Amino acid sequence: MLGRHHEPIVAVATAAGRGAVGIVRASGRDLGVLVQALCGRPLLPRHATYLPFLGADGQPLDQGLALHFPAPHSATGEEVLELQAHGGPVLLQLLLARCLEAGRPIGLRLAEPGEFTQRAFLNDKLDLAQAEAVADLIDASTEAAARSAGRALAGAFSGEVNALRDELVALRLLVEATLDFPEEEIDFLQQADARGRLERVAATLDAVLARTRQGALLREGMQVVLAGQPNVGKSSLLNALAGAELAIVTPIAGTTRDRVRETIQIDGVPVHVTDTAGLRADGEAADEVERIGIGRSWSAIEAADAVVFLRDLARAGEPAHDAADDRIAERLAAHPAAAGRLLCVWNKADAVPPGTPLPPLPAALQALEPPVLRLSAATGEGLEALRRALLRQVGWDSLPEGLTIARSRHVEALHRTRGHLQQARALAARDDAALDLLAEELRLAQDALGAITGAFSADDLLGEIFGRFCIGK
Ligand SMILES: Nc1nc2c(c(=O)[nH]1)N(C=O)[C@@H](CNc1ccc(C(=O)N[C@@H](CCC(=O)O)C(=O)O)cc1)CN2
Ligand SMILES: Nc1nc2c(ncn2[C@@H]2O[C@H](COP(=O)(O)OP(=O)(O)OP(=O)(O)O)[C@@H](O)[C@H]2O)c(=O)[nH]1
Ligand SMILES: [Mg+2]
Repeated sequence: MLGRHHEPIVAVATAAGRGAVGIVRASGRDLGVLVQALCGRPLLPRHATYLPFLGADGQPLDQGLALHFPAPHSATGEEVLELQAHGGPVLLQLLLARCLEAGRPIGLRLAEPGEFTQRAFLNDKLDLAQAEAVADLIDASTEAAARSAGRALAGAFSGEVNALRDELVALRLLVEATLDFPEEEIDFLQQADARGRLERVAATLDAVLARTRQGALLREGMQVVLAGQPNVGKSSLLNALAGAELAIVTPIAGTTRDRVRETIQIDGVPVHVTDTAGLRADGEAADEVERIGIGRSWSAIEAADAVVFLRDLARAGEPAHDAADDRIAERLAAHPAAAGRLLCVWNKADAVPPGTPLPPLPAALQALEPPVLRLSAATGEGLEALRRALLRQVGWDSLPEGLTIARSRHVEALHRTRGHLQQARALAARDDAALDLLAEELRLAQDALGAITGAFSADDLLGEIFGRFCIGK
């Protein structure tokens, strides 16, 4: 495995298909044979040279720009050769094949997905969070995501993590030094304001954690489930939000049998909306298919970040209909995170006279004080307010400035760090503080943070991260 990281690699770096310019890029060592074979002469380091790229027969395959980066001053930290050719897919494959052939003496092989970026990481050109930002930048599907990944690539997120880590290291060294002089223990820690520093680093960590959660949301999106009894207009609402006829809508209760998912964007945030089969009590389902569909509705509801509890304003006041809503409300209210994620939405506002007051919340929901909205999936009235309310539900009134993209992996690592810091604070608060335990918690906190930037990272994590890149990146 280690050896593979030293083999020279080559790949087409540009996207598949036709383009104005296409790049073949090689990284490794002893690339002089390649330079000689393809360019016919040595190249001035880090200068763009316009010349013919030569085939095996010495005939030009293309006229392009060649760039030679001697190690370690390159994107990968290794020696790099770039052939910037015209962007024809067949031409690029010819150049690639010619490179592989000419590079046989040095063991040149085709790069695996993400291998160039992995080498940049292994050679300290990027840390792990920055390498992830490269992938996120390439995959960004909204402007907000692209800007935020650009900031993370420039090191904004890594800088925050490293600053926290430096402070943890300083504190740990202080505690460890104190351990060596037990008679001066208390004094030493007090003089250095160890407790105050611990509190401050914990507060900073909380702030970074909150922003990182938002950054992960920006990348991964929020899960919104549309739930309610049959025929209230869930599928109509999905279609209205998506601006497309995705789910079947009919006046027949029980139309939707299975989950239908669509991803929409609200202010650049991906929102994964799931339409579900209308909820009824087990005995009331028309058949086995509907019963299974309803089971799936409840699983989707369990896992959601936000649940839109949709109700039919035109039928409010019908005793059987209200009773069914009350039963659903009770079950929704029983979810441990119910308070933060429920939205009560009255649909079919167009079907009642304007100004009709909204009926009261079901008893089970009153204490939770969920936002209550009125809309019409048919006319689009109130849809914009629902979009705003969904963002507010996850803490966003509008997209925060200066956010850096993050992954749930980062959120989890910060969470682990927070756990160790809390242990450390509890230990430090006691007069008989067990300093060896305190030092150990600080070390664990430091390691958990290190996982973000890759200071501590297992091989399988690296494989997982880089394996998702495209070839040539
Ligand atoms: N043509 C081309 N464009 C590209 C890339 C590439 O590999 N080729 N990149 C591929 O990802 C990105 C740029 N990444 C790069 C990162 C470092 C260096 C580099 O030469 N680093 C040296 C010198 C730094 C300096 O002069 O300040 C170094 O780190 O020592 C070059 C490209 C995006 N654009
Ligand atoms: N007037 C009016 N009718 C609506 C509105 N939204 C939906 N409907 C109608 O209500 C009926 C049911 O709509 P659907 O979207 O299929 O309802 P659903 O909640 O998905 O129903 P199931 O899939 O059976 O659970 C259809 O006839 C829709 O045209 C609305 O805002 N106003
Ligand atoms: Mg439906």
